[in-house]
Amino acid sequence: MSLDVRPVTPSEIADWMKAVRTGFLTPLAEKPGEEVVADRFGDSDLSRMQGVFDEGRCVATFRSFAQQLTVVGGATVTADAVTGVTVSPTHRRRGLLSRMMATDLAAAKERGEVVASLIAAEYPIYGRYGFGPAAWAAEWEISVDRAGLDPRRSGQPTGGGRVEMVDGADVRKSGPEVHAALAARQPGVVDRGERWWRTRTGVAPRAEHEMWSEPFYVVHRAADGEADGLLVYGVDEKWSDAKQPLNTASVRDMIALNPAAERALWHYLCSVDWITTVRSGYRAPDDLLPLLLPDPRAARMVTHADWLWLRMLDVPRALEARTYAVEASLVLDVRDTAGLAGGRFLLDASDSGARCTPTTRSADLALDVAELSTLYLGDESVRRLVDLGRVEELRPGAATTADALFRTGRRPWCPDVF
Ligand SMILES: CC(=O)SCCNC(=O)CCNC(=O)[C@H](O)C(C)(C)COP(=O)(O)OP(=O)(O)OC[C@H]1O[C@@H](n2cnc3c(N)ncnc32)[C@H](O)[C@@H]1OP(=O)(O)O
Repeated sequence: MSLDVRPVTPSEIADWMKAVRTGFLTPLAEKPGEEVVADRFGDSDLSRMQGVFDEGRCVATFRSFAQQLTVVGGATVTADAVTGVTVSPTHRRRGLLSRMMATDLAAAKERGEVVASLIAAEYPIYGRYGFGPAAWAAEWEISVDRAGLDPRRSGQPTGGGRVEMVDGADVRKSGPEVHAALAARQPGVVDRGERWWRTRTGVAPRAEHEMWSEPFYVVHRAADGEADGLLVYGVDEKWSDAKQPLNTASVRDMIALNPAAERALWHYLCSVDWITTVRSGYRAPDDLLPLLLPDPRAARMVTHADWLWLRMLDVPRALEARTYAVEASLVLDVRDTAGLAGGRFLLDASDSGARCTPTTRSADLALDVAELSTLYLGDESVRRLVDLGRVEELRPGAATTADALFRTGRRPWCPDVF
């Protein structure tokens, strides 16, 4: 059987989309129509959309696109964002993913992209390609009755701010600006294009089977009237037999640019009549949420898992793009069996910025590119990786220096799935 691994042509995109849905166990009866295909992929770079064809049938899919990723300090790097990875159950474990990944990463390296990024469906898939989990996510379920909030005050922000219910059109106007302000300060954030805002506010063309339920949209405005927080949530319809409302609010999007807006939006949501349970959506594991409640035990962590995975493609540019908490130097021996990003590098971090250059000096730490990618956004401890045998400490004290350099006071957070 000869398998054709290649970029898709425009006329194959609908088949490719159908194959993605089969791979993700949500099959489609029909191929998506022209309008949906055009809206979804009309401006996509088809050279980055791979398919595997078996006698004309699409049996595997892989796509990447250019993404801006915020790193520590607020700068962005261009990431090769990988998505839509599927291999049909009839063609699994024959190396198709490995072939598509190798093609994509080589092209990304050639284009000069700094890292590759993805949200992994399952933990064991991507480490072998040099990816490491760089930002984790947590979700809480809040039992509103237990939270201890004063229902007379919790929907009313202090400090002159106010909470406003708005509609999808308002969110399409003010959301991108609030998100851009978040992206300028929050490591782990990825950019959202115009289409992102349209689909999340219900106005993108949709195939017939695709359901949309209108959420509630809320913004927080600071005392000067500027929007500094955004909350989008859906609510189910659940009543007890005794006619008591037992509704759950599930957060679809929640961005706050400062702790006052964050407090106001969570307190607002926990004060809506009928809502007895709030699902927070995926937040950074050190999110303020539980501690914003008088009784933090009212917030039960229901998910804590790896979320954003990164794979460095250019170590010097990646390490120079971020800032460091202290002034120090470190020599890193980076192994990369794929031959894309390995080498020995001297990282020199000072107040005026970081320099990272190839060196022949003896190394302080030796590690695989996947471990360096895991450390990149400050979410993992070097000491922990040394204890696990995944980083080699070649000079005593080097792990402590590396932790002082890489770690951050707050954890990175990627609010989006892509
Ligand atoms: C960014 C995203 O889109 S995440 C979504 C990923 N997609 C899914 O999870 C959908 C369901 N799964 C699939 O479609 C496929 O199983 C895939 C895409 C995960 C793997 O595709 P395959 O073509 O089977 O992978 P391939 O044959 O190249 O495997 C390479 C190696 O990875 C291993 N591997 C692949 N998938 C998995 C997995 N889910 N768990 C553990 N190991 C795996 C293989 O065993 C193989 O190991 P080996 O080299 O030691 O023999």
